[in-house]
Formats: sequence, C-alpha cells, structure tokens
Amino acid sequence: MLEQEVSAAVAAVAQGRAIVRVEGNRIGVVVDAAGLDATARDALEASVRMAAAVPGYEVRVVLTAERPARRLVAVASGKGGVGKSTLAANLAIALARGGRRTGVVDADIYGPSQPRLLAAEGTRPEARDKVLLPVATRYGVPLLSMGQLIEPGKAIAWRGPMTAGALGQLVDADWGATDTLVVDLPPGTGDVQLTMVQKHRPAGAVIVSTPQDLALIDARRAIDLFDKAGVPIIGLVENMAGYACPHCGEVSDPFGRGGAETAAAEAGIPFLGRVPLDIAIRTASDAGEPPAAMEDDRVFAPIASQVAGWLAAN
Ligand SMILES: Nc1ncnc2c1ncn2[C@@H]1O[C@H](COP(=O)(O)OP(=O)(O)OP(=O)(O)O)[C@@H](O)[C@H]1O
Repeated sequence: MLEQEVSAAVAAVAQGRAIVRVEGNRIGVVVDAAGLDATARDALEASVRMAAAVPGYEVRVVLTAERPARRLVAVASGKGGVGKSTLAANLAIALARGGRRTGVVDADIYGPSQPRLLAAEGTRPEARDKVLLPVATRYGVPLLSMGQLIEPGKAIAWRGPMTAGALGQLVDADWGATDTLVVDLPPGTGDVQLTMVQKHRPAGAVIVSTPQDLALIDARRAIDLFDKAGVPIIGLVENMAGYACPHCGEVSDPFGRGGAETAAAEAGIPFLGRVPLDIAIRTASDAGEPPAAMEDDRVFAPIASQVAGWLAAN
C-alpha cells in the first residue's frame, strides 16, 4: 500500500526511471541515472528524495548510472608543431555539429593548448567525489585538459605514473552523456601514448602530419605504435597542405603535394583529407574561435564526417 503510494509519487518526478521498495521503516529508491550529467543527476536525486519522503520512514536513494559506451578517438602525430591540437579541437567541434556528443581530453602534457583553442582559458574543473567534472565550452564540446591540472611549466618534469594517473583522471571523469572523446595526445611515442593505448583502448586513432618527408617519417612511427597495440588507424590527415595566399586565395604547395596521401596509401591506411596552411586558421585558433565552429567550414566537416562514418561502422 505504502509502496504503491510512494511509487506513484516518485514516478511523477522520475518518469519511469525509479523502482521503490519499502522494507520495515526504510524506503529504498533505485534510480536509473544513465545518460544524465552531474547537474541533472543531482536534481533528479533531490526531487526523488522529496517525493519519497514519508514521516517516520528513512529514505535511501541509489543512483545507478551504467557507463555509456564512450569511445575514444586518439589524435596523434609523430612530432610537435604539425597542428595536431588544432585538428583535434576542430574535429571535436565538427563531430559535435554532426550530432555526436563529443568531448575533448587534452592529454598533451608538454603543451596543453585546448583551453586556449576552445576559449576556456583560466577555467578550473571542479571535482565531485574525487571525480572531475569537465568544463563546458562555448562550442558545445566539454573539455578537460592537463593544463587545468598542472601549473604551467611543471609538466615537463612528470614521468610515468604521474602522467598515467593524470590521464586516468581526465578520461574517467564525469563525462555524462558524452559518447565520443577526442583525445589530443602529446607528440611522439612516450608514456602518455603507451598508457593511452594499453589502458584506455581508443576505438581508433587519427594521425596528423605535414607534407614534409620528415614529418611523414615521424607519422609512420606514430602509426606503428597504434598498430603494435592493435588500435586501428582511422586515417591520416595532412595539415598545412598547400599555402592559401591571404591576398588572392590561390593555393600553392611549398612543401610539395600528395606526400601524405602517398604515405597513407603505402601504409595501407585511409587518407581523411587535407587542411591548407592558412593564416586565417592560425589567427582564428589563437583567438579561441575554431574555424570548425563557423557556418562556412568546408575543411573540417568532411574530415569529421569520415571519422563519424568510421565510428559508426567499427
Ligand atoms: N592549417 C594551418 N594553417 C595555419 N596555421 C596552422 C594550421 N594548423 C596549425 N597551425 C598553427 O600552427 C601552430 C601549431 O599548431 P598546433 O599547436 O595545433 O600543433 P601541435 O602539433 O598540436 O603542436 P604541439 O606538438 O606543440 O602541441 C599553431 O600556432 C597553429 O595555430
């Protein structure tokens, strides 16, 4: 009798998400909170608790949140400065614009640049029961960055277990309904990459390279790391491919053309597209206005749709 009354009261606020059991003078409510973010979970718990209250009874509310099948897309490069962070930020935004609930993990301990790229500099994530809460960005992609955990300039002294611990905190944070995490890895093949592939098992990796031979050799090394660990390569993106003249718009190819596409074909991995060397990309990125967020983006959206297609098929 009481159980039915409480069930009805709880159902009115929990919309079929709750099961009520009354034992002795204890009312137990199990609430399915899967897919809700921290704020929505708190609100639901509070309203369930209020709805279930009966004088003389103790109310216990348990929230169960099945972990949504969240998939990691690692963005990697063999060496620094090839535009990996720029690509990661814009890929995440373009994926979000394409309908995936996408977040960004900035695991680049040596140069965490996502807070600047996503206009979230100076924001610190809060923790709840020692679990980090990603910070919202104005581009609809929540963010957690190594740069938010460590003081500038100190990361360089970090080694193995510390970086592994920090990476774990970022990846296993309270990502709520986010289903896709774009992970901006540091350049090269160090501790963070190893922890990433061994412990966090990305669904796949996107490799960024410039058209130069040297960068491509490095890219092959990055590809190797994922290959050996059995992490599939989603594909290669060629950045700074051709120079877009800011005056006339003409694209020239100071570093040659087609190198990355050939390298991708040789390595047997898909070629996802090229991003031109364009001063507008740099100035927009520096200003925290990623080009992928612009209505007229024709560069990052096609790359993201290939990545989304790959995720859907694999
Ligand atoms: N396609 C592009 N056109 C113009 N500038 C670019 C382009 N891609 C990246 N840049 C600029 O090049 C610089 C390096 O880019 P970014 O930080 O993304 O590289 P990275 O590979 O992540 O470097 P790091 O290894 O230092 O993290 C930045 O100033 C960025 O704005």
